[in-house]
Amino acid sequence: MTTVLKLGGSVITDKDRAETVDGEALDRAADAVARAADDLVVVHGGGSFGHHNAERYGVSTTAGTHDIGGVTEIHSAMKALNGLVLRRLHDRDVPAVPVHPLSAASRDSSGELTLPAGQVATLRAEGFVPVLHGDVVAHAGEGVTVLSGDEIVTSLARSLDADRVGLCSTVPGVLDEDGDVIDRIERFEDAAGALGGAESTDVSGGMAGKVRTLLDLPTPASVFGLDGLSAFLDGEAPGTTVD
Ligand SMILES: Nc1ncnc2c1ncn2[C@@H]1O[C@H](COP(=O)(O)OP(=O)(O)OP(=O)(O)O)[C@@H](O)[C@H]1O
Ligand SMILES: C=C(C)CCOP(=O)(O)O
Repeated sequence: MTTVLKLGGSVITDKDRAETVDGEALDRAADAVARAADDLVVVHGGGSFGHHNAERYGVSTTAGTHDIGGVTEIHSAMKALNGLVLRRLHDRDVPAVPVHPLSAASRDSSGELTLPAGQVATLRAEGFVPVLHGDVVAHAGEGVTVLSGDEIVTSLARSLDADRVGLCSTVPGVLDEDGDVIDRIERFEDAAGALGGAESTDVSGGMAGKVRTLLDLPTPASVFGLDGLSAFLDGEAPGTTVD
């Protein structure tokens, strides 16, 4: 049983303070991962790491940079957060191994991502827990662009033929217009009202982007908050199921 779990950057970091983890949240997430029975591949986002560096250099998922200072700064920030995540997992005897997407992934000139996953699959098969992170990646004609944790999750879910996909975010699920958790989303229209409408162009981030890309996956995915993480790792479907 392979599970791909994303720990949202906004969950594990303090979004109001640059390059600061939310220690309590990260401890709770690490505790839950340490108790998980399934084979796990973990991906984390940036939160207060990486995003402001990317903004400073004008780098997004589509607009790139050739500035070596920018490449280094964004990648280093994400590696720093990855190191802090690894440390909390190692403290709990989770055999977590870092996998840095910049060293392996690329986009072609149309933006299509290639993320080799042989090393991830082999590490997992050998009993390790690979831990990937949002990063910058080589992008034909652009230099490097941002690769979000969400894109990594959807790419790995396909290439590893994952059985389960979970996104742990700051919200208990995808919320409807009254702020209640939507149990199940089978079409974008099921949540369009609360996500800004079907014509929304936000495909790279935020909840609308997540729902759109999760709907394209062959595997059902769960979106839940930190309170739902243990239940998800126990095989339940907390929060919203996007199917
Ligand atoms: N209808 C909605 N239901 C739930 N959340 C929504 C909705 N519309 C917008 N959001 C926002 O989407 C956010 C989650 O997206 P975000 O990209 O911050 O997630 P993340 O994966 O936790 O973090 P990161 O992208 O930094 O890794 C929520 O905090 C919420 O503010
Ligand atoms: C380098 C960056 C900014 C990656 C961010 O990953 P995300 O938080 O999952 O969007």
